[in-house]
Amino acid sequence: MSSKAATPDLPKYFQGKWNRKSYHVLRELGRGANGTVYLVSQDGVRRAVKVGVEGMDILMEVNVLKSVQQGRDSKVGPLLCDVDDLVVNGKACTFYAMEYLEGEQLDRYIQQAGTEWVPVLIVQLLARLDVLHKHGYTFGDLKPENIMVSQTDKTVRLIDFGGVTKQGSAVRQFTEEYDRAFWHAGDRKADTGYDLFCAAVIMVRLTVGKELWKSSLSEPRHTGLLCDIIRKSDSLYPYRVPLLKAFHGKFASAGEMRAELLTVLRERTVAQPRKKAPKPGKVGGGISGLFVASLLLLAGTLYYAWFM
Ligand SMILES: Nc1ncnc2c1ncn2[C@@H]1O[C@H](COP(=O)(O)OP(=O)(O)OP(=O)(O)O)[C@@H](O)[C@H]1O
Repeated sequence: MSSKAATPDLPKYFQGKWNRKSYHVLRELGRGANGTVYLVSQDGVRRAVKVGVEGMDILMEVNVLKSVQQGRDSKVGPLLCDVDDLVVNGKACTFYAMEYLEGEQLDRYIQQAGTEWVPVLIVQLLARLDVLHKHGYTFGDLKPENIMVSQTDKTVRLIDFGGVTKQGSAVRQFTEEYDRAFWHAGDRKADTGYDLFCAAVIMVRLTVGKELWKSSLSEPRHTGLLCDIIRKSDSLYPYRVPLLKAFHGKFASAGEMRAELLTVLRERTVAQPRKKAPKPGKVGGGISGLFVASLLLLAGTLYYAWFM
């Protein structure tokens, strides 16, 4: 989406008007509807700074970030570090500095790590959404580009809170590909089901890959197309019940959808290694090896899904 009002480019060095913190601009990270994001250095620490000319839009993002980062909820998005004003080329701007999340966008991460990580990371994503929903917000513009997998601990974090909307209002920003209304599966009212619909479409899209995704779709969009993809995919078929429930708005919360996906994930993680039955004669060592491997795999997967 294009900027509502062009944000002027930040100078190489700048200082906040009220808090007087100094920033060294390293490079631009991206431009969006609400402003521009820069990678900066502040006292030698790398941060991301989002600056915009519409102070209210920036402050709305700040309020959401503040409310979701208390206590154990701190992993929803980047931690907020500073909020301030500055004047660039005579134009008043508002900015906030946040933790710089080093990592990969969800789609790029899956391309590298493999599609078996999709359900694990969607389960984590649903934990983040559950926190956001409990604070009365809908994320809105949920798409792989707005989901980061951090390099250090492989946790999922949301970025770009520009589309976050108070529940009950009309969604502020959306992307057609994941938008419930575009798929003729409901309206654009900000509610829990809106985000869960997006999450389910993301899961399908990431599992089947870009080419198959594009070739399977036709206009007008309807959820029957998604069901066809799921039916034909060995990786998605086991998750058909929670996915269909998400398409039809049958979950009361992200936590509920997460629990159902996790049940299937757990069953599959335990079941998969057993399929590779050892050859006769190697029974003893084979079984104990596979048993240990399946336990390790289960422990690893569930650790990421549950705790991260
Ligand atoms: N905290 C962060 N850490 C690392 N990279 C970030 C961070 N925040 C944003 N980015 C990067 O900056 C880019 C632009 O972010 P931004 O939040 O402005 O998205 P946008 O779609 O351009 O925003 P909007 O349309 O809501 O104004 C993102 O795609 C992401 O790569």
